[in-house]
Amino acid sequence: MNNAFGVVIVAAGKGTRMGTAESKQYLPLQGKPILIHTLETFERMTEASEIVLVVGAHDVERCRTAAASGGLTKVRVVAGGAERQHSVLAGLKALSPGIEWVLVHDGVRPFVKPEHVLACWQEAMRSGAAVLAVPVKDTIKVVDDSGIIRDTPERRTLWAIQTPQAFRRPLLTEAHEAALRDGVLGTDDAMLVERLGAKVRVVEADYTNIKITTPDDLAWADWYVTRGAGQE
Ligand SMILES: Nc1ccn([C@@H]2O[C@H](COP(=O)(O)OP(=O)(O)OP(=O)(O)O)[C@@H](O)[C@H]2O)c(=O)n1
Ligand SMILES: C[C@](O)(CO)[C@H](O)COP(=O)(O)O
Repeated sequence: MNNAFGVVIVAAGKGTRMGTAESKQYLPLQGKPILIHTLETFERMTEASEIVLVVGAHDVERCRTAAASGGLTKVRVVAGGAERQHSVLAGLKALSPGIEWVLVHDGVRPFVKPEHVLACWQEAMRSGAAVLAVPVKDTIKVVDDSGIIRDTPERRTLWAIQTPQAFRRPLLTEAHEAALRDGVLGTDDAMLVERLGAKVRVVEADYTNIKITTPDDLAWADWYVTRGAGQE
């Protein structure tokens, strides 16, 4: 089916780096949990035919209730795993059999723009796999354990990778099952697909599609939504 995609939103993390008692995906942003902002973006997109929301096992019931009361009719909620990768695989398994294209997105990236989601999916349909990304602005160094710089990679080759990450569904499932079998843990989905030798293309997005990770990200997110920029 080339006129629609399925979405896996991963939100089963503990938010250790945020350091709050409540996991960061449930913290309020302009009166609404961060995760609800993210879900609403995909719920509104006609091209997104279903959304599998992956949360911690103890959060499944409250998220089902929140999705139903918030009118999120495309959302189905399942339990995730210990690592992000395990949560993605749980989400993939829960997608309907007919879904051919899948977009994996972090629940804590609430500012992704629909036009970038579509651009990512369209590039994946052209080439098989695509991820949103932005060119790195700083000079990046490789530093060893004693704090000595060992290398300065050429900056024009460096991109900061975001989500969504879009794949033909069987390719992503194969990549995740192979990683599980081989005991490999990746920090994103593209890494696992790259391991199979498949090409993944980057699609340039914008710097506002941040992953809310630490308290300074939350302060920026509050400022961004307050000035209305998250809603355009
Ligand atoms: N076992 C896990 C770990 C992470 N995630 C999700 O993956 C996304 C990106 O992960 P990250 O920002 O690292 O979230 P946490 O793991 O919650 O944060 P931390 O590493 O600080 O604990 C988040 O939406 C998070 O909820 C998940 O679904 N399942
Ligand atoms: C998938 C990701 O958001 C791409 O930037 C990122 O790699 C997740 O990493 P984390 O270790 O879960 O923060």
